[in-house]
Amino acid sequence: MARAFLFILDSFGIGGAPDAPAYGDDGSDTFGHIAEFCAAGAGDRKGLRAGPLALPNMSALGLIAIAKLATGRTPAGMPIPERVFGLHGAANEVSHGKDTPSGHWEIAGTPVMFDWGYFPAEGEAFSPELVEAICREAELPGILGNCHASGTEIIARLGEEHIRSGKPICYTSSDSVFQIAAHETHFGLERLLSLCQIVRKLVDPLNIGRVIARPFVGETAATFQRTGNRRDYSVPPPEPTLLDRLTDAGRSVYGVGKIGDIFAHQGISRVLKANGNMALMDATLQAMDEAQDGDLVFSNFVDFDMLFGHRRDVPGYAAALEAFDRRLPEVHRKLRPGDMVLMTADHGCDPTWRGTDHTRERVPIMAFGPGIKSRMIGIRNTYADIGETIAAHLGIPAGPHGRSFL
Ligand SMILES: O=P(O)(O)O[C@H]1O[C@H](CO)[C@@H](O)[C@H]1O
Ligand SMILES: [Mn+2]
Ligand SMILES: [Mn+2]
Repeated sequence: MARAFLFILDSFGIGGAPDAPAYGDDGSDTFGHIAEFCAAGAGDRKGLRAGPLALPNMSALGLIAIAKLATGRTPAGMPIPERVFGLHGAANEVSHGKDTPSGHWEIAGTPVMFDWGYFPAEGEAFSPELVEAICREAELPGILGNCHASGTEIIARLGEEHIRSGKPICYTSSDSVFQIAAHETHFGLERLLSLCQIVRKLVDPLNIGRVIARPFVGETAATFQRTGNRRDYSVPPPEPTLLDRLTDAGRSVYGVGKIGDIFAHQGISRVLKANGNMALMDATLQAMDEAQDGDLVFSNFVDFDMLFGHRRDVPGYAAALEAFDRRLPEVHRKLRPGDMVLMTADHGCDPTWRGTDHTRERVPIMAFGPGIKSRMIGIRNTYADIGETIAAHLGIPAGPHGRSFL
């Protein structure tokens, strides 16, 4: 039994999803394209990183073999390790959506088999009735945006008008999201969070997955910056997840980073928040010290997606992967007999792809620990196999979706 540590490298897809064409993502491959760009010198940035992608620890945990399995191609410029440790393979997503909650819930044993509501891609994203209800209930003079947008571009474009007018910036993406950007001091952080709660209720009938607060600071288009005070208001998962099953059995679930928000705080015993992948890793290591036998530490590393995937920043994504990889020996040193670490991802966000949205991809699975032998587990039909593997490892009854690969 011992403990389980589940790490989500947010958006670290490995390509090859059989249903990618249905999402307009045929050929997307987050890992493969980053490796290819780095090998060709297109992943260099002065003062940040240079050369082929170097992920020695994840490579030793099977990442190269996994990519070959998922796409038929070996990632460019990356040495094939002599030996591979741990369980390794890939998984397809069955959920209807390539968003963060769908991916995480399926990983936790609960695929999303219903269709989320989405806002239209053309014209105004939000109906006049919805906008009118928001303005009335939140006492606002109006809203700005009302379109599909990239969060950093839209605050650069509309941030100054927002400060002048007091109208929040409302936008969406190809995900089931209603996002609200507002200035932390001119508009007020607390006021933004209350506004999100009002909008959460108003979009419930539309089946919208998340309302997201996107606070920012700065005074001009050139200096606006989003802060770490982002908050996601998610609908609760449709069925009890692995997290509920564990807490119902008296175990502790540590949610590091966005995990609490993603599960609408259901089945979470302790929340550890931190800003940035390195601080999230520090919080994870702290939770590893505190976790008892039978507990789960569940961490989301959001920078890959938020700072680099959506921003289509290959050198940034590559550097973040390399920095994460360098910290894995610290994780290894925290392990006790019987522990298991499992690393995976929730969807892709190929930084070389068109647009700024997620990409439908397979995800890698790398599991290791003192008692875990080296074995290829193939391509799993659902991410739910990951949650069921953790359930089996922690000795709780199997759930209705997915099968353990232990
Ligand atoms: O462009 P930003 O604001 O980062 O938005 C991104 O973040 C949202 C939530 O993860 C996604 O749906 C995507 O649109
Ligand atoms: Mn995600
Ligand atoms: Mn994202």
